[in-house]
Amino acid sequence: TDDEGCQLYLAPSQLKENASHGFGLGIFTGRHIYEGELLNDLNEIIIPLYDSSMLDITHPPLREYLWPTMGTLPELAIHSNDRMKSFWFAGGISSMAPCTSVNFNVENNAAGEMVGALRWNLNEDYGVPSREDPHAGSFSYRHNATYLAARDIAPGEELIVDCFDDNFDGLSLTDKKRNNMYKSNDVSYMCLDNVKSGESQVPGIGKGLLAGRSISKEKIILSSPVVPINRRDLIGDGTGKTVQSGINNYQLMLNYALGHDDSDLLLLPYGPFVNFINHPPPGKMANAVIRWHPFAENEIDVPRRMQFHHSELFQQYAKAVTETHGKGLVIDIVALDQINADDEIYIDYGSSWTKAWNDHVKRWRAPSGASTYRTADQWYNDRTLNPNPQIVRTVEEQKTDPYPGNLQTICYYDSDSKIVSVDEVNKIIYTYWDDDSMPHECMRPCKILERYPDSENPNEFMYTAEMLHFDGEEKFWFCAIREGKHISRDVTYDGILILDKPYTHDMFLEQAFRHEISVPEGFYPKEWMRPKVRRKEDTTVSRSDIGDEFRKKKVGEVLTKKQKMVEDNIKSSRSDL
Ligand SMILES: C[S@@+](CC[C@H](N)C(=O)[O-])C[C@H]1O[C@@H](n2cnc3c(N)ncnc32)[C@H](O)[C@@H]1O
Repeated sequence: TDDEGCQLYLAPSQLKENASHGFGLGIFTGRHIYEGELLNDLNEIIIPLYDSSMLDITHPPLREYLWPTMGTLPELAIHSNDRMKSFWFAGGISSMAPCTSVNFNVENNAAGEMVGALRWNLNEDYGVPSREDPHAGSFSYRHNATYLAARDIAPGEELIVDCFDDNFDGLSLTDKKRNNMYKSNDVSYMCLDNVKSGESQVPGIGKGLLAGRSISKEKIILSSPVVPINRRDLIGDGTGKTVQSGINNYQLMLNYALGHDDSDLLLLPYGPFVNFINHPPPGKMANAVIRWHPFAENEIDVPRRMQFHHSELFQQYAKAVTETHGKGLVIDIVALDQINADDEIYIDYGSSWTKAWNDHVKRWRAPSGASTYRTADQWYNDRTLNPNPQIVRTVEEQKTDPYPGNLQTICYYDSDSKIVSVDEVNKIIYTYWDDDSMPHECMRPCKILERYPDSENPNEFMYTAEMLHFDGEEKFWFCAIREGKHISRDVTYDGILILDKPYTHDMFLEQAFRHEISVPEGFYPKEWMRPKVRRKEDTTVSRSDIGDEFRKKKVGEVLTKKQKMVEDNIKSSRSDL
């Protein structure tokens, strides 16, 4: 019957049995999805992680949930030529669906049709806070990690995402595995139909989680697996070093993590919708609470890597937990009251968070120039500031009609561009810009020297641009270009972006709010607290070494074919496989 059914649910993935496919739960559809459908209801928040060295040094579980920034957050990708250190994370499909480049059924929409957006890369939300507002830079301005159905997807099928690289087929799908229909009486099946994301009912705080229908008290609203993170990994570059002086020393990702003042273990929820949940505004009470998902009796029937409640983690110390891959601890968001359709769902972020927020608001001083400051996206989409969005200004025009000082022009430019001629004396390399190899894999700052009508399409312009070198550009980087001046003709409008200069976006503001969401009292076991907080008698608890197969391996041991490709700087993709 209808109420037995579920349109979207989590269940133990049947594709992750094999070690190379990740761990734990998958996302399943209970309805028929048609080829080409934009899964817009599954929009997710794009959460950046920038200049993160820790990922090179250790192989923390978080790494398995990160994607490269090139197509999605180009303003991070052009920080330096070391863009392999910047990533984005999103809950839902981006984190939970296994990936393959052959048998996938959904594909990332980053470069696709952005609803209402003129340009795919410029798609921050409308109504992001002003730089004068204490909310500035405290949450992600991008909520559009969306996917398109690459083929018809039948009820009971698990979502499998396109890896982005050309020849990785990790999955050997067999038809008998494709039918995992929802079972309402089984706690390892978690229905996600109760909720939808939308504008928060609290002004200025971005998006929120709304009830899609009425939910009765004590009912599970939503379930989500969590990935453990060492707190240190979200500070500076993850090795304790400041990324750049004068910018925030805490990654924005911290605001999306769960934690406890006395613990260095953070938990980042990565299921669909869960990152949208806000704290109630003054005068309102939380109508939901975080709890651990109950253990399913029948879990013992599935392989350990597909289980989601490894109770031995509760007996390990925080550090061991942060190094533990693949044991998907699962949380539930449970209704504390009757909730009506369209009500916003709030959890109490805790007294430590509330104090930090109130102190932040009291202390808040907007940076200078805040009243007129616009991010690249805000500027681009404001017709009073940018009346001709289809035209890029040349350097000559910029002398009288400059772009705001925080913006720069960026060009896509692959190192194999077609060389037309070389002026050996003046060391100038002339090339034709290559439009055929979209999507381009490399980009760099550029100067727009000239604009002229496209001979084949007189309504559009083409550009001559000088491609600039990065400071200290690495010679053996796959986007490296040879020394000298590179002047490229016939660059199209799609080849040029106007982006925020490095470290200027609100997310880098030194005074932007940073604090993790505090878990309810008693939610973290004592073992997860810092040693001085643990009481003596508790430290004698003997910790089990069951689960050693999930322990962190040394870098090198864990390099799968997929990771190797990423390491090799080949057009990359999610690195968990
Ligand atoms: C997990 S995110 C919630 C989703 C967020 N609204 C978004 O659109 O991405 C947590 C952040 O949301 C903002 N936030 C949530 N509840 C808030 C509240 N009651 N007052 C102020 N800011 C809040 C803060 O910036 C906080 O760090």
